[in-house]
Amino acid sequence: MTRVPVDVLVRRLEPDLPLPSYEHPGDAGLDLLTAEGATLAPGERAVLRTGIAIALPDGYAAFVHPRSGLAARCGVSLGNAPGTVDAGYRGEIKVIVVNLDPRERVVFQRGDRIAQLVVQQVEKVRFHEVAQLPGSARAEGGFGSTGGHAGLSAGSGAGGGRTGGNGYSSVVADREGQ
Ligand SMILES: O=c1ccn([C@H]2C[C@H](O)[C@@H](COP(=O)(O)OP(=O)(O)OP(=O)(O)O)O2)c(=O)[nH]1
Repeated sequence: MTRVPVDVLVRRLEPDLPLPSYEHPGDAGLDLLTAEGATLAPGERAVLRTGIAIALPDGYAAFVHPRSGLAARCGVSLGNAPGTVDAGYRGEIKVIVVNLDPRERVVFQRGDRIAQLVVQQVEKVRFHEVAQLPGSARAEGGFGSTGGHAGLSAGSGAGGGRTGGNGYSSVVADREGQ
């Protein structure tokens, strides 16, 4: 069954760049282009403008996903994958690209396809606080509880806590709005 596309208002902030489009029928994501060039050293990240702003209908959100080819060939991912574009956001969509390759730099030119935008319906929830949740087969078994790999050893899995890197300081900064 062919579904009717959802109408989305779009502003083109860079008139010479084409609008994002689906490469093939059946693709889930519209390719996003960068409006600016950038060179990323190994481990470096950048926030790149896409030259578009959209107004999604209420009840929808758009998710900025990495492109698999860029990830496989160049080690390019997104710092916040997937990025969430709220229905109420009217600013320019930006992409937080990160070069995860340990050795090679990555060069982006204006107009390159750097990510893909997946538009989805999203539900709003209303919380009902309870003392006990209904039972389930998984119960409280968190990630790794069905057996996994050696890396999921005691102290680094479902119990939470630090799993490395600089997580602590950056979370404090976010809490303080920095
Ligand atoms: O990859 C992304 C992710 C987000 N946004 C825009 C749209 C989104 O509606 C807004 C806020 O994003 P988010 O809520 O993820 O960021 P936050 O750091 O939680 O911001 P805030 O405190 O403003 O909610 O930034 C982008 O342009 N690209």
